[in-house]
Amino acid sequence: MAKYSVENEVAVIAVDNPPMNALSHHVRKSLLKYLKEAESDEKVTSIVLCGDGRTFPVGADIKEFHKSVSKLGPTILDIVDALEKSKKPTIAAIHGNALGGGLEIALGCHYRIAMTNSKVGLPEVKLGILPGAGGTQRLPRVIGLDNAMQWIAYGGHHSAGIGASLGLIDRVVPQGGNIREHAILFAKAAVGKSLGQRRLSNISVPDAAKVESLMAKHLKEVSKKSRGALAPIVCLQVIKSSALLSYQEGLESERQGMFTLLASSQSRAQIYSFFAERQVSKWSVPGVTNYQNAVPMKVKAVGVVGLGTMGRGIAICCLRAGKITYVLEMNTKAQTAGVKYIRGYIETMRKRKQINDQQSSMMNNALIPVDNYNGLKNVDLVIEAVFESMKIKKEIFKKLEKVCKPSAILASNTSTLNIDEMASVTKRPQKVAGMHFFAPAHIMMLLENIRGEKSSPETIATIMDLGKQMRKTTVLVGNCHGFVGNRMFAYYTAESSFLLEEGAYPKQVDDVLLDYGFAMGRFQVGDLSGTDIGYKIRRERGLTHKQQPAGTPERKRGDRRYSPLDDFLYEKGRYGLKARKGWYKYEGSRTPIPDPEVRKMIDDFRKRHNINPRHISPEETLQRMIFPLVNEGFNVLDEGIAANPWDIDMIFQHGYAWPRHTGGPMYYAYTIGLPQVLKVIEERWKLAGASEPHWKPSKMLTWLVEHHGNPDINDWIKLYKERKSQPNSNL
Ligand SMILES: CCCCCCCCCCCCC[C@H](O)CC(=O)SCCNC(=O)CCNC(=O)[C@H](O)C(C)(C)COP(=O)(O)OP(=O)(O)OC[C@H]1O[C@@H](n2cnc3c(N)ncnc32)[C@H](O)[C@@H]1OP(=O)(O)O
Repeated sequence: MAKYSVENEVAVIAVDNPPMNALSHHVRKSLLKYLKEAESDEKVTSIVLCGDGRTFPVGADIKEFHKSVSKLGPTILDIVDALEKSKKPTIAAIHGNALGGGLEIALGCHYRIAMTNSKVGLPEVKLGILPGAGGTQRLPRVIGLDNAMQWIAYGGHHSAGIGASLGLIDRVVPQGGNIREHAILFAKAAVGKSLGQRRLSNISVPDAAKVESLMAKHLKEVSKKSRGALAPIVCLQVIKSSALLSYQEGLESERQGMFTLLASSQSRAQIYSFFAERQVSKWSVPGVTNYQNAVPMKVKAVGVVGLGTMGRGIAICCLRAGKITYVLEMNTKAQTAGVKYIRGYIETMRKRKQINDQQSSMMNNALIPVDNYNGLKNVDLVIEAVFESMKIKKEIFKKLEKVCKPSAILASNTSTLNIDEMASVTKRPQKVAGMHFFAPAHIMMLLENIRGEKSSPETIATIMDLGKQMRKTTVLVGNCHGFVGNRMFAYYTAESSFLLEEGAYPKQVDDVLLDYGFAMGRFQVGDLSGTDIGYKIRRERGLTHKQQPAGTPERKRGDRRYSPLDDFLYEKGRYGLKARKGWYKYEGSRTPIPDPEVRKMIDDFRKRHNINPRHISPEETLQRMIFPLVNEGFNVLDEGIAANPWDIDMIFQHGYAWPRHTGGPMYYAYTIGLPQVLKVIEERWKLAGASEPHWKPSKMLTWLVEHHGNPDINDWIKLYKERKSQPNSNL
């Protein structure tokens, strides 16, 4: 709804639709009604539009998209038109955020004033759509084509100050000012002034002459940054119309672009992702606890054990979250290097203005290097981040148990190992949990939190809360080898090596993944993270080629298919980018170049095993890489390791850079259709057999297809668990 009042001849229309003042259908109706009322009231000389509560409207109501209500009039464009056509000056008074349709209605106003700490932007592209209420045509007219392309194709939020410097905001109201009062005074002063040039649809785009070169520049950039995504490209094409066509024609091009994008599976996937990101914080352990009833412990001081790559990144996350951070590293050289790195990173953040001088000195003061376990006696929570070895981790947990205060939570940053086994060496298993950060921890957005069998509600609530304070997408999962992400991802990696054995080469596989939308292919990623990492993990599990007793078939471990190609690569000293050679070679840059030596290694391997290489189509490559991972995703859901399909999808988007416009592996499977996915998995299972158990069709997937075909992804858990809980369900 909206609220209407008249103060000193100024009509004030305040959108009132908590929490974000989204422009839902009922709001649009009420806005237009009050606009008409203000327009026809002779006592009103000007009109202020603002938001009640937290913010100016942040855009269309995203829940309405892909539903018939979004088409119900009045549209946001009707409101924008009414504001612009008004004979009385209209002023947008912005506080909080004016985003998407919110900024579009502000662009319909003749003037815009904004609180200094408010943000403006057109982030529709992140939802796989475009600004559909004239934003693609008005923004370039006011801030220029180059800036508008930048704003709209990337969807960033910008400060009111930046907006003012570009002419979008007419006045910035300093901190502490009352935006409503300022707007009323501004509105009074605007009465009687000509509105002609204030109507943005009347003016032309200032840098229209540069349209072709700007288009080429931005197209190149978006194709690199958002590979495979449709929306940024359509956004640019539609913005281009603002320079070449009349306003009305440009609007038609916007309308067509919106139709195209709304009809695409990408917009559905991105809107799903928007809500999924928010949904994961509403965690629940059925029958035990959930985000609403568990109370987190207050964490003031954190300990980080180990100052390798992971420990450093984790320490930065803790410092940024305002924690006193004790970093324990017993090796003096490693400690000096680690602390130097952290302080250097704090300085970089300061120079980049991500933090101010005061925050920088607070972070530096809060960093406390220690070289023995006693140094951790005062912390509220410890995150162990040492090498992936159960033996070493257990030793560390025993020491932590002795020195840390009884209330302290002991967490491990393990990426695969059993949390309960670590908990078993302590006297406080209820205070043990996993906090799996992704490298580099201070950059990657994901935190996969693992609840142990005995983790208490308070422990779970605390690690979830800490993730939130670190501003990470924090997902709660259950305990098993590899948890959700690495357990599923193992099959993606395994299949990629099987593909090499059968006929593909690294670039061929990577190209398919790049076309799908990944920023990097599996082998490029392997080189970037270092082929030694996987090798050491396999060695820890006794799997590597060199650890096998004589006579062990090269391509088997136990009764399972195994590809030793990754081991051979490592044993040749091809450790990846850092060694300038891995799956590719690197000659003076980070550009991967296919290397004949790798090709020969693969060819020799095939010859030794009498494998007749065959052509593997891009379609088969993609299915072989992604479907086993999806199949395992259903097993993970069936076992309750992940609570919801969107938990898995967020893990992959934020931890493994899964292309957002596909939604994630589970949403992608839903887009393809579960029956089609199952068909491919079943065919592959027949072909591969028991030595490749990752192709064994998941019970949950099979049941869903047999009973419901391709049910809505939101219903998967409900349908399956209902059936599973029935006696004699056989599930
Ligand atoms: C043209 C021909 C086609 C014909 C048919 C179709 C007609 C289509 C008409 C087109 C008109 C287009 C209009 C416009 O161009 C399109 C848009 O405006 S799309 C929306 C753009 N805006 C955004 O993307 C902003 C989204 N919100 C945010 O980014 C953040 O919420 C925030 C504003 C930065 C604040 O962040 P936080 O403080 O962290 O808060 P939360 O994110 O947790 O949000 C709290 C709560 O609010 C819900 N919510 C937020 N924004 C919206 C929204 N726009 N609509 C609905 N709900 C929203 C969010 O989900 C949270 O809910 P909760 O989890 O608490 O339930």
